[in-house]
Amino acid sequence: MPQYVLTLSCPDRPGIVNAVTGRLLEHGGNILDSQQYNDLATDRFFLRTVFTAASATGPLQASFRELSRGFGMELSLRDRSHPRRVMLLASKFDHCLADLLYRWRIGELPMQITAVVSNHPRETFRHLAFDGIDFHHLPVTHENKPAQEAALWSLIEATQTEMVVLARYMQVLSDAMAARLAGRCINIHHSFLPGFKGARPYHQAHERGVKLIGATAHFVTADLDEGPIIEQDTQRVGHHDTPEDMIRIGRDIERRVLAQALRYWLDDRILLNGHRTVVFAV
Ligand SMILES: Nc1nc2c(c(=O)[nH]1)N[C@@H](CN(C=O)c1ccc(C(=O)N[C@@H](CCC(=O)O)C(=O)O)cc1)CN2
Repeated sequence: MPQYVLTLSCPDRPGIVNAVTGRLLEHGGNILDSQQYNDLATDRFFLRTVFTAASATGPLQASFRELSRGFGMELSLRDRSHPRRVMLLASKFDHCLADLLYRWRIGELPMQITAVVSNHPRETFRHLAFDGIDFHHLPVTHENKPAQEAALWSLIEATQTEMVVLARYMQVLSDAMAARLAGRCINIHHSFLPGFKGARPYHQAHERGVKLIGATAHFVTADLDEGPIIEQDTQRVGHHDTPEDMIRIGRDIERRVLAQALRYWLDDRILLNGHRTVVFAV
């Protein structure tokens, strides 16, 4: 039986779950998993429900469309057998790109990779197998940035990419590009935000003498390193750790944090809650 995932958020009120489950029952749906959260601070309700049904198109889809209008919902209904279309962007450091490609190759990340894009040439990634995935070299200079971003946007559109992953892509996206990619661009920042924003967080961390370093996966917004946080992790460091040691320790944290964030998104487990996220973890 096909599986579907329903996610929604709306102003909180009594009867939301009843309205959803009643419609599922009416259309032969069977709930496999369901998680909900009520944000008392924003008075907003969040729900993720996985169910089986003969079909979720036609009457059931129409029923949820009518429900979302009545309750003022942001609602998504998706067939879980349809892999999401994801583009991977990287600059010089390839550890996150290599990790995502490996996890995809072994089936851990069920997605269709639409392209790998870099501002560095293919030679930079000569150690990586792209298994027939298109590679696009889009170099960036201060002068050509608008044209480079226009080429990137055309590629995103042409490949019907749903999610852009900045896997250590070290170029700041313009406000216009960040706006176009709102809610569909995830970045891995190599610090435990909000600490040490910017391009050289490990050197900043070393200079500050921290005892923990970390990494943060977040949705990209126009405000650098300020987007809604999806996943974070840390690891202890000591006085003897140099910036180079921190960069080495950080690579592992970045890899696992970015992969986890992408896995959550691929499984419809992330809902935006203003400048924050609700993550229905496993
Ligand atoms: N609009 C946004 N774009 C990007 C974000 C973001 O949050 N919003 N995150 C960055 C990634 N990043 C940190 O995680 C980061 C990347 C680059 C820089 C930076 O200062 N870059 C310099 C150039 C550096 C170089 O060429 O090596 C610049 O763009 O002038 C800071 C933070 C990705 N984009």
